[in-house]
Amino acid sequence: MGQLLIKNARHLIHDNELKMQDVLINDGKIVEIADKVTTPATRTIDAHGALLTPGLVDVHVHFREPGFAYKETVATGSLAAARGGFTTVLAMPNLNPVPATQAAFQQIKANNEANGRVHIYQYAAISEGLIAEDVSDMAALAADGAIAFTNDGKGVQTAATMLTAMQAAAKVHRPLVAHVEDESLVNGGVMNLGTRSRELGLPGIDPLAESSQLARDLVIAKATGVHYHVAHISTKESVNLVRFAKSQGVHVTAEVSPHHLLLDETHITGDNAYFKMNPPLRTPADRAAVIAGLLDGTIDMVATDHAPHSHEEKQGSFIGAAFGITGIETSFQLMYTHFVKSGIATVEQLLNWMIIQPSQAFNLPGNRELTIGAPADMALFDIDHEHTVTADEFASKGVNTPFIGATIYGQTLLTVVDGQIAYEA
Ligand SMILES: NC(=O)N[C@@H](CC(=O)O)C(=O)O
Ligand SMILES: [Zn+2]
Ligand SMILES: [Zn+2]
Repeated sequence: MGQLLIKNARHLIHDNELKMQDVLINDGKIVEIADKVTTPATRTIDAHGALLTPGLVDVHVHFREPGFAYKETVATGSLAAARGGFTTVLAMPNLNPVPATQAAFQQIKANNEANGRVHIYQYAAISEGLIAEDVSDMAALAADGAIAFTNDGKGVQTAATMLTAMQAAAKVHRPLVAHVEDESLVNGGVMNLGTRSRELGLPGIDPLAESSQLARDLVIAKATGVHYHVAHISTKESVNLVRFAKSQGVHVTAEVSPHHLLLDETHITGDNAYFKMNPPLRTPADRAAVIAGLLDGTIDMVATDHAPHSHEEKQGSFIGAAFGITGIETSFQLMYTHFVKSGIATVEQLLNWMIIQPSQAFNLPGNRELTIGAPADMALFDIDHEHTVTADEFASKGVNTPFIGATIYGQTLLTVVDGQIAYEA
């Protein structure tokens, strides 16, 4: 007897070959995979040839609780994750209170566990308020379960703080994740400094704000031996720096967001804050560089930087609006449509970017392949039918995405976490 039987699902076996089979789940685990499973189950779902994969992993989400529950909660964010096909996410620490102390961290972790419907791992902050020069007690926070350390939302402004942070993170064998942004080069900018910012008459962020701080960090990372992970990489210079650092044996990994792969500043239709995020959409040459970097392995993985905000915070002009766009409910679908369906990449590569690399880099438990005995974390995607994204379909509280109206394939039909249905279309 099984709990859940998924019949006629296509899944990746090897060399990008899909095979139609039945998958039986019991007691939270995959117990049978065969051309025809005859064991009875409490619930049977016919996948009609949809794509079954291990659950997706997103190492960069903002779930906003505590402090900003009006933007998103752990309940809505994790339902949005499940609706995107994600079964594991890593949650950012730009919360109130900031998890730079054990008390704050433990409170946030307990809330994630109580209200999350997917596996949520929590980042702890590098420093108090994401801005202090003194580094948090990483040993204590790691012992409490911090998956890694970051001040995402803010760049670490001094080399001294970054050096201390990297030494401490290396000592407890946790990655140090960097939002690279030198504030002395931001100049009050709201989008990328260049052609489009001049056309729109909006203040621009110098792209050197990202790459110059990244260059500093890579040198310090090499000296300390820390695992250094670059969040939302977005410029050509940054890709070149990571490529060079890897060739020098620096322990560095990098993530890129779907929006930096699919959009650039020429797509910004006007002074519309739905295109406002940090880092900003860059030039077509930068976009080509992040695509090339992902395809050649310089960039290891795709992460959404799911950043929900309220309607009021994203209305009107770039000036004054909040930075950030939602992404967890469209990430796989956009990547499938524009990379796999279009023929640039294979399903195998996509699953590598969205499951295997993130799991390996952050040393996450769970299944990276559909195999017997593996925990039943998985997702089923309809890759055969077209769908148009609408603002009213999201599980997230945030609808702040420039991809409303986009035509995509790969809508999630079903997401299973530890053998339980976390989302069903
Ligand atoms: N990416 C964004 O534009 N915003 C993020 C912060 C961040 O990821 O830096 C947010 O928390 O809203
Ligand atoms: Zn960031
Ligand atoms: Zn972020």
